[in-house]
Amino acid sequence: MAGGSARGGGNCPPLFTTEKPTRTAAYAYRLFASTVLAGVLLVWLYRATQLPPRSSSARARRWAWLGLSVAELWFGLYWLLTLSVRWSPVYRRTFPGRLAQRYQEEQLPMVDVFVCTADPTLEPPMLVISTVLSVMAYDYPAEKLNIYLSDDAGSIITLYALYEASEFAKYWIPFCKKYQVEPRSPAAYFAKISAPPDACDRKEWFALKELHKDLTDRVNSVVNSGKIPEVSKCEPRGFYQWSENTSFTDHPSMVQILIDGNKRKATAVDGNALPTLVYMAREKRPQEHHHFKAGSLNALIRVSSVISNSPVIMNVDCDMYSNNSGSIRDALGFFLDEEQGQDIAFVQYPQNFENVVQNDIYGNPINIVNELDHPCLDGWGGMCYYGTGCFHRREALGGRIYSLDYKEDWTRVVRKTEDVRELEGMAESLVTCTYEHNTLWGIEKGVRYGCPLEDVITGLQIQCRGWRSVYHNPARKGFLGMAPTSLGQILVQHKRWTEGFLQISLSKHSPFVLGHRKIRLGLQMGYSVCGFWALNSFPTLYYVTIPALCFLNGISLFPEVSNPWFLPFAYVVMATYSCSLVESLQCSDTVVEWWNAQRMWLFRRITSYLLAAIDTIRGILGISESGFALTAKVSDLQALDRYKKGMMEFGSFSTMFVIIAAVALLNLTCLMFGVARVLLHEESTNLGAMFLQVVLCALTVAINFPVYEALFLRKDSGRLPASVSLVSLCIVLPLCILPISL
Ligand SMILES: O=c1ccn([C@@H]2O[C@H](COP(=O)(O)OP(=O)(O)O[C@H]3O[C@H](CO)[C@@H](O)[C@H](O)[C@H]3O)[C@@H](O)[C@H]2O)c(=O)[nH]1
Ligand SMILES: [Mn+2]
Repeated sequence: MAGGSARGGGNCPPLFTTEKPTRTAAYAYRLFASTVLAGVLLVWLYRATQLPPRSSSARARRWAWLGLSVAELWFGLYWLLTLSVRWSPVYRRTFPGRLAQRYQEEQLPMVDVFVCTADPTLEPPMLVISTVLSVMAYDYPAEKLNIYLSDDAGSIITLYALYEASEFAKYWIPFCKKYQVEPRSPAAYFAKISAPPDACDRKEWFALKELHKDLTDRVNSVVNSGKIPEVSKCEPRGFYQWSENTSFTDHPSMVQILIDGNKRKATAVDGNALPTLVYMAREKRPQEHHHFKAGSLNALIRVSSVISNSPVIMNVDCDMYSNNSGSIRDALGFFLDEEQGQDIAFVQYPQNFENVVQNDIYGNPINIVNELDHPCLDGWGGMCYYGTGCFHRREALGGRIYSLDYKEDWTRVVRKTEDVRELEGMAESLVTCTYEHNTLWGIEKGVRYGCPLEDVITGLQIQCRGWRSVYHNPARKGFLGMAPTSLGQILVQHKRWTEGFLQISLSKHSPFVLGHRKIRLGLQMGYSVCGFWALNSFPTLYYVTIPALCFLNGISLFPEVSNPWFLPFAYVVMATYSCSLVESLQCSDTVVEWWNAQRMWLFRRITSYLLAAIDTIRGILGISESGFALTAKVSDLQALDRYKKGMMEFGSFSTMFVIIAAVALLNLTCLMFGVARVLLHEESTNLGAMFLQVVLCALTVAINFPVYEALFLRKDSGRLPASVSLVSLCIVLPLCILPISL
């Protein structure tokens, strides 16, 4: 590392620094990239100059060739885009010690934390309150901390669980602070640590563990029975507000201040203050669009504006607990730095997953993205907003345009009234269904509506208003979330993201249109790497089907090994794949993880990306509207067991699985019959003539091994169902039997 950012004048040291890789490393990478570029150009040249002539005998070959040329043109262009996320990474480091020296505790800004949940069945209340407790226990003055839970289901069970959490917090928070506990999600802590650490008082530790077990049992029994106990303790007014006919999709707005940090009686067992804790369910009516998570975040922004109105807002998904109690002070290092912090709108932490196992079959660890891609976006001045694990400046999120003369007032406090009931009523009136009608909410204010990637488009919009954002990836992970662990869920999740990205890229909010002259070219390209995920689908599907079919029919599409044109093909493939493997290993992935990630990359391209592209086109034509399919956070025990053993989870019929099975079967058939044909009817040297096609086909077969297993060998309920095999066979057989005329 070299070149920590310089700091002019003043004698106070910076609250954060920015480091870049050494120049040698940067130049070496650029040199390597230019050799690959030369290879890509030669491949293009070969396709353009060696096009088979127009003759009736080689019609099929000519068409297949043209298709490949388009695919290779796209891959080359896309690779150029991806250079932007390798070009100039920056790494940030903060100095919480300096922050503490410079700011007294009472000078620190107030912080609002938003947690979103949407469905008590898919997102179990215990999971939600563990996340809430983890953020309540931040190492930060409790009077300055306000936690808001948005419950889109308006479920009394979630409110009950939160009430229980508020009681448990009175013991948990003092315990965390006394013994510097990490992580501060009680569920994660007691799952990780089975015996009291030396520093802890044994009796106290066991008592707390017991208390947590009671809490879990109580909440889970309420979840199972669906009824909250009739205890007089449950005094919060909200419990009586529920009537028989409130439902997930039809309920009034409810705001409940469970702990009012302002009141001195709200104290923990050690007599210290507790953070404010608020439950919110915005009004929902079947006939009114609620805009999914974006809608609840905007509701939270408004509700918090009358209760605490903190200048800093942090938001997490309900399944992503805080794993580092120092994150708030860390993030403040960016905002409060007198010289470099003025224009920082948000500080995004990476997404890390707690539930993934070593050598995860779905390639879930996104180390490369976290350690290479994001630092590069940051290097261009604009890490994207991810929707979770992000600290925002309220003003920027609210729609303010950055200007040089803007000065933040970090110490402002706004509490409209001291009467809690009145405050709740005031807040409720801000989250009715009709409140946003004819306002700029969802357009210019708050989180944007109408896109399945509300977060990314919101972040881009903020950057286009002149703000900057930074990426912070400290050694102790800031947050740990849950990754889906079944293939279907992952593909559906990726479809939502891909669709969102493509919608952004094709709209007037694309980084090139909205960001024109507002953000740097590198950042525009960086956004487009994900922005154009979807467009990889058609060329990839083409690449894993047509060359295989042509091989089966003896049509050669690539230069022979002895042909000099073979070299650029071989070089581009070898160079890019070795580079990707080395990067993975550098980012502490294993070889198996890399290989699994390659498989997922193929699967996503031919399913999620393909369907996302099709749905986006349908959306543009006005045929369909995109939704938000919630990602499940619980999986059944058998499936979980299979996941741990590295078995892919299929199980049910889906179009996506049909495509995967069809591609796998097609390549297997073409490889077997193609090789047999050459060996039986021709000289085996002819295999050399089609070397690259054989390699492509064989690699596709090799990577699809889990699919064959799920088709033919497995007996468990996660295998590919017979219906999928049948439909895919019906697709593959005609393709393989029909002779393609030479
Ligand atoms: O109508 C809704 C739908 C979702 N959510 C919440 O949104 C969060 C994310 O939903 P999840 O089903 O977990 O989706 P993921 O695919 O895991 O979410 C990723 O992708 C989303 C964008 O597609 C981002 O908003 C998320 O932050 C990011 O983690 C959860 O806390 C939900 O409770 C709501 O509050 N209301
Ligand atoms: Mn999630």
